[in-house]
Amino acid sequence: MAVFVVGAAIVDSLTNPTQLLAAQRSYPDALAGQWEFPGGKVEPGEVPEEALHREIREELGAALILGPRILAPATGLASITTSAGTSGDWSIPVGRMRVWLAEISPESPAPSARSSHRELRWVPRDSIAALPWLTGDLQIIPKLLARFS
Ligand SMILES: Nc1nc2c([nH]c(=O)n2[C@H]2C[C@H](O)[C@@H](COP(=O)(O)OP(=O)(O)OP(=O)(O)O)O2)c(=O)[nH]1
Repeated sequence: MAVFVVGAAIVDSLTNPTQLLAAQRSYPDALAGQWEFPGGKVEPGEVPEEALHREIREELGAALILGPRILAPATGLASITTSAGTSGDWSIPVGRMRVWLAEISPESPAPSARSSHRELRWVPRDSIAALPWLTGDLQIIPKLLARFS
């Protein structure tokens, strides 16, 4: 079944981003060691933004301020066939993913890796593309880098 995933591209500053908080997955074996935007699956009945806040609280122990979404480009076909409300979502192997630019809330504890991640790493702009990202995330990196100063 296609799943709906939400992810946070957490930067050091929404107004002047210079670094991204990348997360290295710890499971399952097929994905372990690859890097991703922290987040996870939207549960039934959940608003996507609430799902993202929940996932970041659970996975990183942190609170976010959400910025603008990083939008997938519209294709001619998608604009005809995609049902309402999915515009801008990225197609990933397991379904679709909605991605927001975000920063850590000033009142939040510092994010830390828990069971979902082997490592969290603040990565400067020019080193982001070199990480071994999940396949579905590779298409998102150029759009993300365009947001950096
Ligand atoms: N979190 C996250 N998942 C991604 C990204 N890119 C991508 O293809 N995925 C895929 C990997 C997984 O198959 C799926 C998300 O599953 P997940 O394991 O992170 O979600 P979850 O925390 O809700 O799941 P669970 O471990 O509680 O079962 O989406 C990404 O950047 N971040």
